[in-house]
Amino acid sequence: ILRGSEARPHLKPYMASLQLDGQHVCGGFLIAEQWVLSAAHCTEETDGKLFQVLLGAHSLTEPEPHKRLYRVRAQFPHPGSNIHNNKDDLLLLQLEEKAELNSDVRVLPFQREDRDVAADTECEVAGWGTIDHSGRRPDKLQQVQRPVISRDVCNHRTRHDGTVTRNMMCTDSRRKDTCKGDSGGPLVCDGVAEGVVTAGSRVCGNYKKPAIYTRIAPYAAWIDSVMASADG
Ligand SMILES: O=C(O)c1[nH]c2ccc(F)cc2c1NC(=O)[C@H]1C[C@@H]1c1ccccc1
Repeated sequence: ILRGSEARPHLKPYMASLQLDGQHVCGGFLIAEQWVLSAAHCTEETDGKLFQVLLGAHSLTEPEPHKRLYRVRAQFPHPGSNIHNNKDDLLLLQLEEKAELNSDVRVLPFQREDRDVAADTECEVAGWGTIDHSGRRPDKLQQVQRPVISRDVCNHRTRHDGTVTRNMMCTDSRRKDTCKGDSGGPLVCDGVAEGVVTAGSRVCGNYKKPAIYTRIAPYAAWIDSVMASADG
């Protein structure tokens, strides 16, 4: 998160850190007791290794009362996701067991109604991604508020030039922005997860390249079917 601020500890109890060998790779969030939603691109350089999921954390390194690392039973990248574009950039992770819910670990509801969030709506995004242009990595969860911009503005020739589909949405990236390592985290508007930070490589903090999120509502049926099929 560029030019954001430290989040109030444990006030975003749905936040997850997807880790490999103890290193944060991407964000994610708890959508059900045994399920985390993130971005498919985050699995690109993991050569088949499964993530571990850190829940209940504010600091990535310090001991905290409800911080716990969960093993992942299975990962389900959306079948339409690919390395060439941001399409269907969603990843479902089934934890090896149900997360223990408490004051620091809680499920975040996601939007099921497929209707665009109005432009200028202020939404919030949080993560342990890079905090400056030298790529510094925070230890504590950061957050930032960003206004939604219309798909038409986001698709302007000088911005993303028509690549933003109906299944995506954008926020203004002038100065304050998401960045590498924030991908997979939720864009929260009025307490509901509306989008997932896309994980395709992108410049951060440049107003010419707004942040792109995968809208969740168009994928509600896919999410429900994967959770139903795998839960048995
Ligand atoms: O965050 C992303 O957009 C993104 N997209 C990817 C695609 C492949 C892939 F193998 C990884 C990623 C990845 N994450 C990262 O590189 C994470 C490792 C870097 C990082 C940044 C800040 C703080 C901690 C760690």
